[in-house]
Amino acid sequence: MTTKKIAVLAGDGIGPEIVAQALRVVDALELDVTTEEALVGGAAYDAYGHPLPPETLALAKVADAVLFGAVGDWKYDKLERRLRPEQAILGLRKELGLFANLRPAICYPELTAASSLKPELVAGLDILIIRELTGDIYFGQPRGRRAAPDGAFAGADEAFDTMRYTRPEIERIAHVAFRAARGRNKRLTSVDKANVLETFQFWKDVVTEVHAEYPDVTLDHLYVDNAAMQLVRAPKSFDVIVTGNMFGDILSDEAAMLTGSIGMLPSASLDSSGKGLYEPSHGSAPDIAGRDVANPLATILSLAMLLRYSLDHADAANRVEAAVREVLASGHRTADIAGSGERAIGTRTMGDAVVAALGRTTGITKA
Ligand SMILES: NC(=O)C1=CN([C@@H]2O[C@H](COP(=O)(O)OP(=O)(O)OC[C@H]3O[C@@H](n4cnc5c(N)ncnc54)[C@H](O)[C@@H]3O)[C@@H](O)[C@H]2O)C=CC1
Ligand SMILES: CC(C)CC(=O)C(=O)O
Ligand SMILES: [Mg+2]
Repeated sequence: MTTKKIAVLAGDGIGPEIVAQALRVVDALELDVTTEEALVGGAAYDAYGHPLPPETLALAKVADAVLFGAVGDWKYDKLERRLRPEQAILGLRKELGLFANLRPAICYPELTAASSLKPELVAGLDILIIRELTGDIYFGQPRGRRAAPDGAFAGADEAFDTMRYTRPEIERIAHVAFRAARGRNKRLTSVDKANVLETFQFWKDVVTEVHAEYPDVTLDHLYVDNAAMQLVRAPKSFDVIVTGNMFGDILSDEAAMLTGSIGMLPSASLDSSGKGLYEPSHGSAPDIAGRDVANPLATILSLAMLLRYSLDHADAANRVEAAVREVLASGHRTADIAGSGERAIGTRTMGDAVVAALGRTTGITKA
């Protein structure tokens, strides 16, 4: 077997702190895997004048998988858009063809009290949000600023973006979602805004057509406003959710709080061949950066997804997930998931706990 390479792009804010803990887990696993780091986001802009330098993109392309921290900081918000740190993650998704973003929202039993919902609403929660990641209004052209060409405010300054999806883009994400649902509880909810937006009437029509190939999966449709409400009313009514780029971005942050914290929500962004980029669902959290308080578990759980989906190391992935469950069961809590009266530990101490627990886990059974 050839040695696999992980490209490590830690990025900005808490990115380097949380990725450092995931790298300690990689070391502790003693796999036949190498890692290579590169700058991305604001850190790359500072060093090279671009958030996604060619060297970083080339490393991401040649590696078997990418482990990503987060990018962004308020100090870059005045840069022209193409130079802003966020363009790095958007560029990587587009350049690597990472159209399928899997965001599992699992409420670990020990964290039911950390959720902002009543424990009975989230106990046992295990839903999967599948977000289309390379289309929609985040990438649609044209976009820009101009003088409004018509309407009541003709001539006034305006800004505009374009929401669009092609049939193949919807079909391929629908297939990913139906296949995922087939491997779980066979229920898929497609979230749209078909009552208002042509793009999402088309989305709904195409998902309904693809459903014909998956008669064993139950499909229903929700408008995104209702979906946002149902997620906090009865989150366990969902199994798999599939939706567009922007709605998935918003709904997955909402779902994070069902699990206790945004610091618990991992993600995998996959192409059609199994190559992937793995990152926590959260951002660079500049408000807590450099203070050793960020929760590294979403990043460590993203590493587990990397091991499972891109490196074919299911046993190692199971070990990492079992170690995370063990540290939670033994009461380790960063500040974001610590209840009143519970002592909060730092980012690095949480990493210590996971590495120690790893020594006690096996990959034989999924805990
Ligand atoms: N994939 C990426 O690189 C992403 C980058 N961003 C960027 O991150 C920057 C900050 O964006 P925000 O909207 O504040 O979102 P954010 O997700 O960075 O932070 C939102 C809130 O959650 C907290 N938080 C986030 N991760 C945490 C963790 N691991 N442990 C404990 N608390 C955590 C933060 O302290 C903050 O209060 C912006 O520049 C934004 O564009 C945002 C989302 C994704
Ligand atoms: C730059 C943003 C689109 C990143 C984000 O919010 C996300 O991927 O969840
Ligand atoms: Mg987001």
